[in-house]
Amino acid sequence: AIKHRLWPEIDRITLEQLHYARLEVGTGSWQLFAEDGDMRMYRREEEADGLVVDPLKACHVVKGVTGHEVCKIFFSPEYRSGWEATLEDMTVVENISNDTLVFLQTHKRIWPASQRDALFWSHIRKVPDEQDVEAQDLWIVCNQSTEHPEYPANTGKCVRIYLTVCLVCQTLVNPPKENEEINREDITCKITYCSVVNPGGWAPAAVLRAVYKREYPKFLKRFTNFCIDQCKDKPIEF
Ligand SMILES: O=S(=O)(CCO)c1ccc(-c2ccc(C3CCCC3)c([C@H]3C[C@H]3c3ccccn3)c2)cc1
Repeated sequence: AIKHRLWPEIDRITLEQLHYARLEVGTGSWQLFAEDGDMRMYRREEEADGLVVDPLKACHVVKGVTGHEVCKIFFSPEYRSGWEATLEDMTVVENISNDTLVFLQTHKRIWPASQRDALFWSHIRKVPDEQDVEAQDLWIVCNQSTEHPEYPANTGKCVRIYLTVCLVCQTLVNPPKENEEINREDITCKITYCSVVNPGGWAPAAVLRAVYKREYPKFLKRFTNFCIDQCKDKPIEF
């Protein structure tokens, strides 16, 4: 199949983000800022030309769903309005392939910051876990801001944000008894969510950090609960 002009970038950034997600939080100066059950949220306080661009890393363990199911829900446009509470509008502006889409999203305005939009490619991929042959394969979704001639930044009401996001999921199976089939109580999904967001236009550091501190835990909790709900009555998809 012919590869899209973005393919080299998509491949490089997806693999870079996979490596970054798999680094233990022990390394580097991660600061735990939120905890909820099995969810741990870390951030590093970083600024780029006066703008808060705090990298975020969240680790979560969710029972009853597989990494493939979680990544598919995160990637697929049809589920997004069900879990992304801050979404005001979403368009798929380019259908690069069945595993790569380009989205234009506007997020609800969060006072006192002005409204934001994001234009990004999104790529889903299964990755063989060469480190742990026992475990199932890993699944990753990578979202990376991109340009598009028809959707120039900052021409309308929204300030364009620039994001690099990845969701990496590993499925763990608790082997059932002899010749019993695996059911949802036997599966667990280890989730790592990483994001670096440049808010685009200026927003007060204290305001942004307050938004992130409030919104990210809500977002991951809502997303994972949505996944459990979506999958519970369906056959397991490994
Ligand atoms: O993981 S994704 O790719 C999922 C696809 O939708 C993702 C996650 C987060 C954002 C994002 C980035 C920055 C903000 C800030 C910028 C200045 C003021 C708002 C907000 C606002 C809507 C708030 C928010 C923050 C964190 C999590 C969710 N909601 C959202 C965009 C995409």
